[in-house]
Amino acid sequence: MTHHDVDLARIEKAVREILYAIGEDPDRDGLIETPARVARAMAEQYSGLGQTPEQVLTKVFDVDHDEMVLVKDIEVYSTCEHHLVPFHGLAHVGYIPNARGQVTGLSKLARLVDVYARRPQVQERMTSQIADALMRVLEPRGVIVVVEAEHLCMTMRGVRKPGAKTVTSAVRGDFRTSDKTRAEAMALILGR
Ligand SMILES: Nc1nc2c(ncn2[C@@H]2O[C@H](COP(=O)(O)OP(=O)(O)OP(=O)(O)O)[C@@H](O)[C@H]2O)c(=O)[nH]1
Ligand SMILES: [Zn+2]
Repeated sequence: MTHHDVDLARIEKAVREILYAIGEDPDRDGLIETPARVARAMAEQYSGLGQTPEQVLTKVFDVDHDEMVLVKDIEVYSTCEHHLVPFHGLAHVGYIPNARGQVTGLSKLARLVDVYARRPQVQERMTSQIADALMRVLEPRGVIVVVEAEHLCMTMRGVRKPGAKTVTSAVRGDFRTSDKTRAEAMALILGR
């Protein structure tokens, strides 16, 4: 997987500044390596910025299956772009292959989620970006993406409502036009 050019030195410098600004001593023992660690962690946390869906949705097989494929309970960690704190939860990604029966590797759906999760995000945009990318690359008859997540900016700070879940969905193609198809997918997603 390609790593985009994160400016590690610049992050280190900024983190040192932040430590000063909160009244810490960035040169004390425990913090001396922190700016470099944070830079490496951020390179990973935001690695999706350097990736495209085409890079991860590589394996496309022709199989004799033109009904729903759903991968549910994909663990997702992202970062709220307003506070740069995590939101995390589950993503469910389903699609109906086109008439040629073109499907992708199951793991690629989880990789696709990460392409958009590993960026500064809002949950709504992440959800629709995953759906639109899948529609574009796989040209399926329809896509459904449901994300349920807890936002740390709502639990550890601010309004402080631990347990509050935000649920977002994006439906395209057959899932949008057919109530029955959408209901079938939702029953599979919610049936735990
Ligand atoms: N729609 C949406 N809002 C989000 C998401 N993540 C965080 N937020 C919200 O973004 C809003 C930012 O509100 P502001 O009033 O600008 O910031 P704030 O003063 O820190 O707000 P509080 O969180 O209410 O303390 C908050 O209501 C957050 O809950 C997201 O993924 N989608
Ligand atoms: Zn936030």
